[in-house]
Amino acid sequence: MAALIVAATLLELEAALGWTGQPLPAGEGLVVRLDLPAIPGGVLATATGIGPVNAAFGLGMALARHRVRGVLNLGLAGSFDPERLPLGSLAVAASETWPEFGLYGEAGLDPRGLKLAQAQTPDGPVFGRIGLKPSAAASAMGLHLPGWPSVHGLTVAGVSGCATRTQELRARHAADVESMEGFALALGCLRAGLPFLEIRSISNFVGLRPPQGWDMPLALRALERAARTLLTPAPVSSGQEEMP
Ligand SMILES: O=C(O)c1cccc(C(=O)CC[C@H]2O[C@@H](n3cnc4c(=O)[nH]cnc43)[C@H](O)[C@@H]2O)c1
Repeated sequence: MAALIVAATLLELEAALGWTGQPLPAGEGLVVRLDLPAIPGGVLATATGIGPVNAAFGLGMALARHRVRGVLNLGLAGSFDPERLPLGSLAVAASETWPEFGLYGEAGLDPRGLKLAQAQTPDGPVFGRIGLKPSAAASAMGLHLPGWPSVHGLTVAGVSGCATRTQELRARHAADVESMEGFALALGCLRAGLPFLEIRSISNFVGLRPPQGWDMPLALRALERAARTLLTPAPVSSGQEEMP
């Protein structure tokens, strides 16, 4: 079975996978198969369109039509932490949060206020936050995951465009990066029982408007670097290093 690579946009998918020289989807929602010698079963690739609704729909459609062994999400993100996560750096999501789930009261949002969970899992119910297992997911898909920084991802439908919103989200959720699809894909994979790995390339600092604090070309080049690394077999140790 193939690993499914999901990006929000065709731009991100082409930046990540153009180097393979293989045909990529001609439009959002289309799924193509790439034969990559290093990845047993090859990979499927699709672009869902931006935002959590498109991401959930696109993933659902792809999973309804194809059996896959896991999902790799490659995309851009904003950084809440310019020192640790500068423009063009890569990050691995260790958790995903959706800050809109729950009941809004005078004290703000209570994720458990509805007393209804988004999903039931062997680890318990989900209330707007999902813990991820990046190393296990990479192994399950035969991907080479190096030591990129581990981050807490926040998924929004409305991009943070001012300092007030940015500071509020950062303080409330201790997030490191902001994207528009991560949580939707993580929840979809959780419900489908599939390993999920999310790699984000930093295109901007959260809260700043382009062009200030943005470098899309740099981030798209980093996305290619991420894909090349992930889809290259891990170096095999000769064992000689351990000889006395
Ligand atoms: O604000 C703009 O004018 C603007 C111009 C170009 C692109 C955008 C995006 O929001 C790209 C959204 C796309 O990339 C991810 N992304 C990148 N940075 C962020 C962010 O700071 N907050 C949320 N999402 C971000 C996102 O996953 C989308 O797929 C905006």
